[in-house]
Amino acid sequence: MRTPIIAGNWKMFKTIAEAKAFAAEAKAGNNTSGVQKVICAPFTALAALTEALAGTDIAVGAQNMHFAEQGAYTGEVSASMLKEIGVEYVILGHSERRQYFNETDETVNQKVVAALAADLVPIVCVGESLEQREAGETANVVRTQTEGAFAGLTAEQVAKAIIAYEPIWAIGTGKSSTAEDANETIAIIRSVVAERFGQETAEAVRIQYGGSVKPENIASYMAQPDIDGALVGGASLAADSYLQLVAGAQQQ
Ligand SMILES: O=C(CO)COP(=O)(O)O
Repeated sequence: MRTPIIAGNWKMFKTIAEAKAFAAEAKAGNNTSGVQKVICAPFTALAALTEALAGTDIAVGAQNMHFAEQGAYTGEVSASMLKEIGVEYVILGHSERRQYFNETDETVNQKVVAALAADLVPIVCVGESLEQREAGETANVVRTQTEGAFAGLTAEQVAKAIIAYEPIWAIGTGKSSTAEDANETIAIIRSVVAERFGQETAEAVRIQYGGSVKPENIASYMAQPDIDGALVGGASLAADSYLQLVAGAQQQ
């Protein structure tokens, strides 16, 4: 049995004060067990958030990092810097980073290697655009992205990672994928992991769905056999909504 994981991706939202207010509310209402909880916040709020959530089962994640350990990379942050302030997860290869910041399968791969070396859990995002879906390329796109992200890794390393399948057309649009369609693509991703890293790894790796997930639809995704949780943008910004998502993931 894979433990479900609900990760919030705050994107470029929340000041330190707002993050602390969320943490206080989430701590007070956090009474769900059996679900892994992660909040991925902007860099500036990470230290305050790890401090505010210390002693709880809500972990903190970043939304990006550089692959080098240190160096002349103005504006960048390394895995060990995140680790030092108590961060445990890092989102890598989100479609917004691929689209606006030139993230490629190669840089995602370098970042996955660096994250694992620093003992951070990478949440690796894959997913097709509307154009690619309509052209029937979904399976090829997620295959290439998955193979690219994990190139050169061992089965043991891959088993530690989380994959998030986020169809780009479903992100922030209110147009979520049907649970059945999401499960079908996630099953393809799992079969790619099986081909490359073996059946045992494919059965161990957690694969989330992301794209307009809300408290009202979380249960339908969690009811699918291959969906192990969700990576949630908008509906993770309010503590009560985030906790409802977590509760929805526990029901199954
Ligand atoms: O991009 C996402 C999470 O990484 C999804 O965002 P929404 O949940 O706001 O659609």
